[in-house]
Amino acid sequence: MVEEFENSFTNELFDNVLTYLSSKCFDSAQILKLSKPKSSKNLTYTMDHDQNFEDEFDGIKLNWSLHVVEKKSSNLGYIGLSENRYFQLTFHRKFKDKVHKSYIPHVMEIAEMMKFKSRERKLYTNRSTNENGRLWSSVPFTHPSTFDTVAMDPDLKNEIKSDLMKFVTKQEFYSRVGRAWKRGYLLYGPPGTGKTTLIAAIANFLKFDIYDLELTAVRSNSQLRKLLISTSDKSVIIVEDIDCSLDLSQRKNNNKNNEINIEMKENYEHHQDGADEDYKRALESFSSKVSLSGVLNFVDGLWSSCGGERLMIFTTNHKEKLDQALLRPGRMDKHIHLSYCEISAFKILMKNYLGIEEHELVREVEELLPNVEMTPAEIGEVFMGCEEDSKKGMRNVVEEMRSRVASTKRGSVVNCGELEKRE
Ligand SMILES: Nc1ncnc2c1ncn2[C@@H]1O[C@H](COP(=O)(O)OP(=O)(O)OP(=O)(O)O)[C@@H](O)[C@H]1O
Repeated sequence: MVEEFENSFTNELFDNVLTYLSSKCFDSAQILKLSKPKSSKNLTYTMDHDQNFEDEFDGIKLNWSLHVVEKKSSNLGYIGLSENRYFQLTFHRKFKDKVHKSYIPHVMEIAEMMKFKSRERKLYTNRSTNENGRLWSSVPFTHPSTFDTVAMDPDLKNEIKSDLMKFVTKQEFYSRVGRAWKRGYLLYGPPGTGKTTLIAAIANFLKFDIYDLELTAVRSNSQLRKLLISTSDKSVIIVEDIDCSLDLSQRKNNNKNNEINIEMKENYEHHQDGADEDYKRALESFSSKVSLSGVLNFVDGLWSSCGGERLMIFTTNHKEKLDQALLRPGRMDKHIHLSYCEISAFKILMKNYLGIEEHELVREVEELLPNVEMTPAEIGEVFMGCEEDSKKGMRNVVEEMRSRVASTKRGSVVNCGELEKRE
């Protein structure tokens, strides 16, 4: 005895079933046709008319089939033929309730998840002024960084991955304990240690869009709030170099800052050629009307809880410059220190750039690394161009490290000499 479930599928539901079945192709021996419609860049799955597709859910055997019926239609007196496509789902009658209440929602959930994962992701910015009045403009996000390519301590990497997984799968927990479904990370460490690279890997891991917030381009706290509420769910909002973007070391702009502001503005008259970009940026930060309290509210105020899951990531080279209020849990829940290269990170770079996992010089590298402050960016630069010649890559990196150690030693001798002279 079977129950047949036919539905006048809307296009979206029809697509969802097809997407779901295509996901099943991977773990069953069944095949759907892969085709590329003229109008689309993407490959899509299609099913042949009257083809069957077996599925199993919680011990229930189900059968999907696609049917096409031709219908006569008349339009302005002309009679034509149109196609009506529908899926038929066949299963044992006794499972009717379970299929309707659990299986169909399961199919839709899997399909939505697959569509979410395969969509083109976006990198948004508020930097460029937008003629359409939009707060964010975007480009496709295609950064290739993944957790496999980021050179960092494997334990820290796993800790971050499991923290992210807990975050995205615990919506119910967040609502039970009365917390907004968001999480804040602070990435800190010297330039070139992989803060931006890690952000890209996180966004790729979660399949989230990125909103790159440039605070110096925000005119007021209320504009900051507007920017926040126009971000979408499942996104990473990043503020890079937070210490350079605003004067966040003090809660209130005191008189001293105002004096500096005026003085900088006066000096700026002499820098109008734009040659001194750093100076211009610093001035913009003083002129920005976004206050620390605006940023604190942005991260953990009532408005920050609107919508679905959001990850906020701030980066800085100088954690010590940041106000404690910004660093507290609830705002920055996890502080991640990225530092100079250690041997585990070095081995990842060696594998990624040179394609090797072991080398006779690794032992020497291990001895040299604690005595040189080399960032993953610098090591990557030495390895560049040596993909075809791993020996050369290793020789170059060891030479570079040796010369740094030697110059550090020379430096300390000179300093001692200077001290002696002064005495
Ligand atoms: N941990 C790392 N793993 C892999 N590549 C890295 C890492 N750190 C740096 N790199 C390489 O160095 C370049 C610069 O790194 P990145 O921009 O991520 O550093 P950063 O810490 O954000 O620097 P800054 O503080 O100046 O913004 C990257 O393009 C990447 O190729």
